[in-house]
Amino acid sequence: MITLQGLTKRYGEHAAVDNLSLTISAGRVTGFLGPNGAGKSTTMRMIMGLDSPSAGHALVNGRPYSRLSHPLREVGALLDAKALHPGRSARAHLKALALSNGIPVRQIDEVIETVGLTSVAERRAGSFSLGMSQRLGIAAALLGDPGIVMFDEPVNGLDPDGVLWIRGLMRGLAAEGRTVFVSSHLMSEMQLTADQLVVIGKGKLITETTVKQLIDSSSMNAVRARGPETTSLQKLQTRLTEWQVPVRWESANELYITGLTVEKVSDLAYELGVRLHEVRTVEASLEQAYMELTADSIEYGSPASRPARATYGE
Ligand SMILES: Nc1ncnc2c1ncn2[C@@H]1O[C@H](COP(=O)(O)OP(=O)(O)OP(=O)(O)O)[C@@H](O)[C@H]1O
Repeated sequence: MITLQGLTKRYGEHAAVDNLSLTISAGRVTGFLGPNGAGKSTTMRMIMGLDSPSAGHALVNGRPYSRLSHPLREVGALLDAKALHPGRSARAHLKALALSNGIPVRQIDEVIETVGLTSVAERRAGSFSLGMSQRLGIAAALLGDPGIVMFDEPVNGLDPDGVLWIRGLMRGLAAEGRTVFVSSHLMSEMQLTADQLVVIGKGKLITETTVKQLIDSSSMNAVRARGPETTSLQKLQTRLTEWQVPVRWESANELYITGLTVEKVSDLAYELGVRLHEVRTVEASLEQAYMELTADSIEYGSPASRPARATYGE
């Protein structure tokens, strides 16, 4: 278990992490989300004792990292894949970590195999691609067979096979009862991998929720009504607008209606004589729900990321 209590990190006037209090529990994958600069890496670095908090605490199994007698046996982390001695082989890198943490060296072959680096174990780590370095970083995190693992953007640089593999690995670690805490910007991946989500923005907690709850809360969950005649669909839109039901045009032949059931929309269309070829529910993606939630917390946004909606006959 990881516990954060009023965790704060200031760089001068700027609070990179601002009074963060939460618990990351065992037996599930907790996704750590937030826009660029939100404070995810800084939080993870404080958990691993690499940065000291300006205020508050980050506790691993109830103790600060610096008080753990064999830290790698309690918590393993991939924070910066390139932070290793480039002249050492992958095996030598892991051996140095094992020896300094009282970890049996027999574990080395096991983790090298787990991450798929057996064929290059004697190669200099400095010659590794980003994806190979990520795999080596994950091997280092798993070396002490820890109950807690933390990965900062683990999918970075991995090929599709690697993405699939790490998804299975994280799910498997959680199923074994471990605490898995992972930051990512890839919402499609998080939707498949995470159970719980912690979302931060500008250093502050925005929400602690489940993937399902976050998706359910999105205004992008809708009923899609598709018909052959725009003018006819406009009748439906007019009535819904009178009822103050949020409705938007996705194209000239499609309306997305929020807050009504498929049955209600079908009945209304029938009543108004509106021809429809399709009425079905459309579930928001985690990406859409996340974008809505963090819209006010984006510090380094690009104007093109939010397309304007089409309107027909309003
Ligand atoms: N050593 C440092 N000195 C000054 N400011 C820092 C330092 N490290 C981080 N920051 C600032 O703290 C804030 C949080 O950075 P952090 O790297 O934790 O964000 P992040 O959520 O991991 O972002 P990203 O998704 O872009 O990796 C940023 O504004 C960053 O510029």
